[in-house]
Amino acid sequence: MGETGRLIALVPCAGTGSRAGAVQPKQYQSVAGRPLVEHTLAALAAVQRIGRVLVVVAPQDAQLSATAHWEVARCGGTTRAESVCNGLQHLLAHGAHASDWVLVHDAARCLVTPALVNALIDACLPDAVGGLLALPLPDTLKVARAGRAVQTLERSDKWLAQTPQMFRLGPLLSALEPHRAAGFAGMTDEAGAMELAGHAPLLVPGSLLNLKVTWPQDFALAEAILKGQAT
Ligand SMILES: Nc1ccn([C@@H]2O[C@H](COP(=O)(O)OP(=O)(O)OP(=O)(O)O)[C@@H](O)[C@H]2O)c(=O)n1
Ligand SMILES: C[C@](O)(CO)[C@H](O)COP(=O)(O)O
Repeated sequence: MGETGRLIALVPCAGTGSRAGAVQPKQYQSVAGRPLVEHTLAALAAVQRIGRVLVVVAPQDAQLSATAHWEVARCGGTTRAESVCNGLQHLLAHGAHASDWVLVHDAARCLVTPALVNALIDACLPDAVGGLLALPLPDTLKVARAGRAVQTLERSDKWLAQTPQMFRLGPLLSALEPHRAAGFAGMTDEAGAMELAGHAPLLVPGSLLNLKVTWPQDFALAEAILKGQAT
């Protein structure tokens, strides 16, 4: 792809899944017959334009090994942003270029489809900045105090961020790295770092089904959707 930059997927997979209440990190919990992260990686592997997949796991994590379809880097950090930033550094040190496009995708979003990833790529490749899958808010948005609604917010300009989030490696690393000293406080996604660096990422419509397994009940939901997709 030369000047236009290659496409690389970076999968942060070093979380503990504290909200999911499972006995092991949620990305390794069995869902529809295989570890959750393997569904994620199978979807990314089916996107022909992605030439390389790097999974970032925790330093002591021996649960995931490299295959012909993905590499593993044991450089996960204490926050998602640190894991991503370390993964970007790893890529730069191992053959990637600053001009390459990186699609950062949560291991925990195992319901992503090749069609969604391709839609993001199609929208972002011609763009100077890059962007993310996201959804307009389907519900009324409340401000809460002590368990009571105290205000209803205008929601027409609010979107729910999903992943993948697609940016060029160099600008993304430059946007994230300055936040390392502060422990990446408030850096919950790549687009947020790009916004603070003065960019306006493209919002590309995602899907309600591209949920992030976060809470205990999400495992059953993900399993039902995966089984539905298989039929
Ligand atoms: N230090 C971390 C924290 C999170 N992640 C990854 O980032 C993705 C999204 O994060 P989240 O859903 O918050 O995962 P956890 O941090 O594992 O969950 P929790 O916040 O409930 O502990 C997951 O694939 C997770 O493995 C990571 O690579 N490194
Ligand atoms: C990146 C993300 O998936 C966008 O919605 C999300 O922010 C990551 O999860 P967290 O719970 O905010 O860590």
